[in-house]
Amino acid sequence: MKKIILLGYMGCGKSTIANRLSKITEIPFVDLDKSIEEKTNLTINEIFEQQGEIYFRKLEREVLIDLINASGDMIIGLGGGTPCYANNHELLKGENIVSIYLKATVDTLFERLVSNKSKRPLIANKTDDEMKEFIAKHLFDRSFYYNQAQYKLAIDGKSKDETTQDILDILA
Ligand SMILES: Nc1ncnc2c1ncn2[C@@H]1O[C@H](COP(=O)(O)OP(=O)(O)O)[C@@H](O)[C@H]1O
Ligand SMILES: O=C(O)C1=C[C@@H](OP(=O)(O)O)[C@@H](O)[C@H](O)C1
Ligand SMILES: [Mg+2]
Repeated sequence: MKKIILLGYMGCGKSTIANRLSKITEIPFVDLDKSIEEKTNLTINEIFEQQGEIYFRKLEREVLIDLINASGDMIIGLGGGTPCYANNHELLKGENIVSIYLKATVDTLFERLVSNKSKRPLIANKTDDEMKEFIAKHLFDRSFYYNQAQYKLAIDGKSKDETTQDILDILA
């Protein structure tokens, strides 16, 4: 029951790459945010708006634990904040877990997020300038947790196919 876990900042490609990886390996993919949405019947935006971030972080940990303990192999795409709260990073050090940090620079993340922020409540209402500064500070704060991953993969300038292949090489 191997769990392949992708982590990293919003926009680094966890959901996109995990999905591709799943198609190639035929290992089922579960996106943590999607599981939370299904469990609550609310979107991530609605959870943040109606219940607040602390409630979201509680749910996020519960669902993460359920997925890690589920039977069978699985590729799990975390949310950007998942390893950074409630000691969740310790859960990623389990025996049957391969954790991979998709590491990107602020410029790459900004480029991807600038046109893709509406479903991400932490940045949805920021101007472009505010967002760049926010990403820089936030990424710095979170890097401690991201860097505890078993593997760190630099993804700047890589296509989706290249990043997917790099992960297949790690898993080989
Ligand atoms: N080379 C690339 N690798 C991964 N995603 C890319 C790449 N180029 C553009 N993108 C886009 O960046 C966005 C990444 O978003 P997503 O997969 O939701 O990231 P995350 O789940 O880490 O927040 C997607 O819209 C994806 O199509
Ligand atoms: O970085 C974060 O704290 C968050 C990242 C999001 O996931 P993605 O990284 O898939 O966008 C989602 O879990 C929520 O909006 C909070
Ligand atoms: Mg995602």
